[in-house]
Amino acid sequence: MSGFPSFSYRNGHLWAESVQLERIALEFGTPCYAYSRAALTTAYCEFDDAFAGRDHLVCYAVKANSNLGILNLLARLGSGFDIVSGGELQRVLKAGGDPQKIVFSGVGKQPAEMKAALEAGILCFNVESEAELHGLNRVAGEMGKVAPVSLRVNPDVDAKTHPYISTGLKENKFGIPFDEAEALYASAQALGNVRVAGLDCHIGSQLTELAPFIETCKKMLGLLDRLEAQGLEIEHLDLGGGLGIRYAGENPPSAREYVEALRSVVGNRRQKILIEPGRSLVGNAGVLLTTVEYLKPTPHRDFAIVDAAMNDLMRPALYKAYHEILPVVARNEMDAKTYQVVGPVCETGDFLGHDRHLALAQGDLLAVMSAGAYGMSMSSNYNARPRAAEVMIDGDRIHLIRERESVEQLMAGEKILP
Ligand SMILES: Cc1ncc(COP(=O)(O)O)c(C=O)c1O
Ligand SMILES: N[C@@H](CCCC[NH3+])C(=O)O
Repeated sequence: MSGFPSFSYRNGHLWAESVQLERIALEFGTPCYAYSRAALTTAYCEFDDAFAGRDHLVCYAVKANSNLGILNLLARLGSGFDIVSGGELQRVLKAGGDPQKIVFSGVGKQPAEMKAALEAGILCFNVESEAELHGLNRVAGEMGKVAPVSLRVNPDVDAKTHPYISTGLKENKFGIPFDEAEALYASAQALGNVRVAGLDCHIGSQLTELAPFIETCKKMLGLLDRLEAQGLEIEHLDLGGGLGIRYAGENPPSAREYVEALRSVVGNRRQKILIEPGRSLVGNAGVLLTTVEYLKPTPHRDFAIVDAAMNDLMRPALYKAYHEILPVVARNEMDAKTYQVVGPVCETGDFLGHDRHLALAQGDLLAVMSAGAYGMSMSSNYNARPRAAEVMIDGDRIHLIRERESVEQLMAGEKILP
């Protein structure tokens, strides 16, 4: 339990803030994502406070969880946002985010998305290729605007994470090859409708060591020196996101340790520091609540079939990711068995946890832990399953921040041939 300070057992019941989690299931049904407002606030403030006295901006990576309630909460705390699509831009604006605190990353920005971001007046485009730079210059020119840009540079540093979420190796699709960055900055300066504003990188996600961040930061500072020597005015250094969280045995640095390490490498340079944390802000602030539908003993394995599935939380199926699974009301450990916790979807890869030691009965509630990041935001309607509800725990109150989808909503917009 030590990895989930916001969720704890009291008298055998799992609580967050002043809410016993079975109350959520009773009021809103399952599967249901539940987030703790206090946990989110604490996580944001830990990053922000660690930067005290230094010009900085924490840009929450919206992809981790784009619920409007969460975005609004972060906007009210003063957060900026890292977006990767026009859809995320619309969400941030609707949630009351400040356009002047938005950075726009992603390798495939479309002209319409660039246009929307220019209209909104975002802080910076993190440009990932020469072709994109020219496309942005053209779109901005047509609008009579000048687009602020950083080049996202690929520093070729091994983030030592799952290969699917490593982004800073030279073989990855992300960023501009390190050795080409200076030349591209020089050509950016010559374009009429872009303005060089910053320098950007992001090497991957779920990093549990400081070393790759430090190595990257040092490489970026070397590049920054060379760019300044060429006369470029770099206003900010965006060091990306990627700080990992504890799912099971990991022991990642805290937000404070991470920020302090970055601060000490950057020293007293005049540039504003931007970071783009996603998972570390929301991951351990959320759980996925699910009900045991059936227990199915077989001669080989015991299955607990639950009402959440890979469409609700695809991380186990996609990355073989481990999420702790805890009973919402503890039973006698003496009755525990080894279960395969699986969903109703027609795929053998549809599991939430393998070989879990649990004491279970039909109808029991389970909490899939550390599900606040890349849970709901990666969910789908596979098997025509409506998306789960989402609630925000706030002291002793439970706010519904997204209703459970209906099957009618799923079918809206589809047409039968005349
Ligand atoms: C450009 C960019 N910034 C920030 C993030 C956020 O990463 P994390 O959720 O690991 O902090 C990502 C995802 O890896 C990303 O691609
Ligand atoms: N979806 C990944 C993280 C991807 C990070 C985005 N660049 C996960 O669930 O761990």
